[in-house]
Amino acid sequence: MLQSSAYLAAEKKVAIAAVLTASRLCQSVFKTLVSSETVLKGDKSPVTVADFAAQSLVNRALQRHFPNDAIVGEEDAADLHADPALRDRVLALVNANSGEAAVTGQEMCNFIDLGSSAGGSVGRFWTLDPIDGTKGFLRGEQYAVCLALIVDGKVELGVLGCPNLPVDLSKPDGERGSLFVATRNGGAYQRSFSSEILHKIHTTNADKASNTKFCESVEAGHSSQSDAANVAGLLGITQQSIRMDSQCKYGILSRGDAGIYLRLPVSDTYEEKIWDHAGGSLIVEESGGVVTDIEGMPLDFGVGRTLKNNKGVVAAGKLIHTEVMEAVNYLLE
Ligand SMILES: Nc1ncnc2c1ncn2[C@@H]1O[C@H](COP(=O)(O)O)[C@@H](OP(=O)(O)O)[C@H]1O
Ligand SMILES: [Mg+2]
Ligand SMILES: [Mg+2]
Ligand SMILES: [Mg+2]
Repeated sequence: MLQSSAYLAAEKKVAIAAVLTASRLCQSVFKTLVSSETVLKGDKSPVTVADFAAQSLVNRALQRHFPNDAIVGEEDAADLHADPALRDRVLALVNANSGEAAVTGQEMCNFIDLGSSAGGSVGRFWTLDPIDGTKGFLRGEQYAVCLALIVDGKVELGVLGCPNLPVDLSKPDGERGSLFVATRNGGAYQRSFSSEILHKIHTTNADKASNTKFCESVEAGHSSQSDAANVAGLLGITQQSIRMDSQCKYGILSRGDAGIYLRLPVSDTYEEKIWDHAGGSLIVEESGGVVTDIEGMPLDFGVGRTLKNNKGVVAAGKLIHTEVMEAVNYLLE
């Protein structure tokens, strides 16, 4: 059943505006970013002043418009409390880019820490990745500002802002800045950062995996590139994979630039984070694709901050997902 376009209309409008504001902040920070503005988190992954500032801006908008909604955000303000100079740099960014009344350092940290919800299977919450693909952001490559609304454990709205992603991948020197949006049963759409016109998007209609390309993470530590090469070989895929950071991969799958997204676990213990997959997985489903884990199970967004019931991700056009799963099962059993 197709949803009416009024479904989650207010949420969609606020989410798109917040993602665009945060995306533009990231674009402007990138030009002036210096190495002292990146810190390593406990798990040794990087976080920058832009990640904190973007989370503060988006959470502030969500709290203003939907004060009863919880937020599951990737970042927290602990590193900023420990480093006043870093906090002041983030504060300057927030106040220069919000287009709203200035906040104090404490208020900004409080906005960031609104993201501490535990998630779960009951009620409504947002999940935010202020910069997904921080490593791609630091390399000047792909990254995404990712926001999704989860209701009773199901993703109902997803928005991805992809500041460096060409609007048309076949024109890498053309306009950059792609935004993807979907609501459940409402279809998936793309627009550029510069125009509000939404274009409906579709995953590949190929019925043989060998007629498509697959995409995967740039980071071999996040997804096994050797296993993916073996899966592709078994499927008879000869075209080179597209290695791309962040949920931009879900975006290019949704508009048919790639036919398959493989995220094959490197470790037995890593739990994928809900903010790394919520928006993108809905956008792929609403553009006609199928998203499961490597065992063919749907992603379960109702069990907390991680996808602890799932391992890895296999996403593909509807007509080839089963074929891809057969190869994954055969090779990873
Ligand atoms: N060992 C691991 N396996 C899978 N994903 C991991 C990982 N370590 C970190 N990640 C996640 O991979 C995300 C980037 O996705 P990709 O590899 O597709 O570019 C990171 O998001 P952040 O950049 O928001 O921290 C991080 O959450
Ligand atoms: Mg991170
Ligand atoms: Mg992420
Ligand atoms: Mg992130």
